[in-house]
Amino acid sequence: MKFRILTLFPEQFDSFAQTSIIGNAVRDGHIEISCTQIRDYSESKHRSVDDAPFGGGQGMVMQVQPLKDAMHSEPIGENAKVIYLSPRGKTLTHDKVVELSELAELILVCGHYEGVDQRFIDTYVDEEISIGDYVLTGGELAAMVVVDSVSRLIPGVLRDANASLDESFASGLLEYPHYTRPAIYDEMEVPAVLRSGNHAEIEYWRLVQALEITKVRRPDLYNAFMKHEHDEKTRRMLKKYLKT
Ligand SMILES: NC(=O)c1ccc(NC2CCCC2)nc1
Repeated sequence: MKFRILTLFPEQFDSFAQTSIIGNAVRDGHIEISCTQIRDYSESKHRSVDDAPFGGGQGMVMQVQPLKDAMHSEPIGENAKVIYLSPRGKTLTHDKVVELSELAELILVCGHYEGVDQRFIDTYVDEEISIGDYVLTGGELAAMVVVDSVSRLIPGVLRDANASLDESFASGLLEYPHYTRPAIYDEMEVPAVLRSGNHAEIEYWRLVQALEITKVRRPDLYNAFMKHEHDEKTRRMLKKYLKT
């Protein structure tokens, strides 16, 4: 997967692209992250990329020309999708992340100021995506969220492949609680079942915890999960759970 980031602040991605899981994925060649500095493609003096909004109002708008030329500074792959990060976009979900992870190339356009000229969006952007209902100073943090969540689904990026399946959302439920050593800390003891070695009981305990947490915090996910088909083992555990 190749991520191309169009941004005014490429330096913001330096440590992100070198650190931890993402850094290893880049080093191992599972993903590529290349930033294009939009300002390098400004044709105006003082390398400006924005101008006042037609119709008046406060703030500035990013102009089409620098964005267009930054976009064409590298060939746009066949199986590439151009995404503009903005609060107006459809909110990112696990299903969308799965869909994006199957592409060969993602071009992520990071806006600043009040946004970008609509003619750029109409001509080049395939999809507007939001990471949540709040406003950020620029699209860069949202772009990193897309890169991080999509990269985790690229084969080879996570050591233990089904780790990403156990995670929240992949199973359709919020995650069960996690514990590690020591078994007792500040008089707080790890639930005994987790140290019993009884894998069936442990699996059941984890499912119940996930169901309970999801029922309280995300009843929408809980109801959807209860409507879905499940494998025989899960069905059996659900039957037992619903009897309690
Ligand atoms: N919720 C989001 O995903 C999001 C994305 C971009 C942004 N701000 C950018 C967009 C245009 C100018 C700054 N704010 C919020």
